[in-house]
Amino acid sequence: MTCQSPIVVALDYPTLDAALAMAQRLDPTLCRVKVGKELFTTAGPAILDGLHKLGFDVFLDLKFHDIPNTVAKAVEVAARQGVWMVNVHASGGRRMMEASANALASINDHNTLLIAVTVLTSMDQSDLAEIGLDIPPQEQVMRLARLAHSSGMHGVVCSAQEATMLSAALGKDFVLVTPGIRPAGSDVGDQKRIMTPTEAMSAGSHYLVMGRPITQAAEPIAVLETVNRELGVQLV
Ligand SMILES: O=c1ccn([C@@H]2O[C@H](COP(=O)(O)O)[C@@H](O)[C@H]2O)c(=O)[nH]1
Repeated sequence: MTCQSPIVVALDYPTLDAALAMAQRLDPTLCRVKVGKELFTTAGPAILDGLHKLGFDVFLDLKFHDIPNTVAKAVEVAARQGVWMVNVHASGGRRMMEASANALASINDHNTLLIAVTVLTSMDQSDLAEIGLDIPPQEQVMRLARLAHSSGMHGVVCSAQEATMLSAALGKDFVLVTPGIRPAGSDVGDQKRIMTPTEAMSAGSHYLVMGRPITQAAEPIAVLETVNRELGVQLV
């Protein structure tokens, strides 16, 4: 059954067993899941098989950034493993993104979404200034999102704070995946550009990435149900 919820739970765990134990406490009709660098480095492709067997759509969040050939091959291998979504860094440039999009298009029957990271949600203007970009994050996000759009990406990773601006400029079908989601009152941690789930959806986000507010809760499924209910998602 297709998941109706926009929530993607970040399974940031140090072992395959810990990640699968959390996944078993969730429900594939109430969320998708995300495998990032920590989990994939420890568990490898076996974690993708395990999560697929449990019925989850999987976002492989490895944020590829390398020369065009290397990234295109990595994207192709990810798609062949049946992931629902995979990503690259938009700052890798047009040729890298176009090569990735072409690699994906060359696979028969693929329907993997290919998106590009703009500016990490953990960064604000002072962080950008330190890497030589003394401009507001929104300006850099817009520049990279336009580049991603014209390079054949299905969408971008950005903060929900930029969602309204991006859907006005690039259209409502351009997929906006937004981490840095924090229900009111929850711990912000290392995130800088945040929004609540309801604000993010109103701003035009398509998918909300939530890690610690769900995985570190005493009852992760209760948080998931509450947020879905607040967003008006039909609970089966
Ligand atoms: O700009 C970005 C890109 C990716 N992430 C990832 O999303 C989750 C967020 O987890 P929380 O615990 O909800 O902060 C995490 O896996 C990041 O690697 C991001 O936060 N920002």
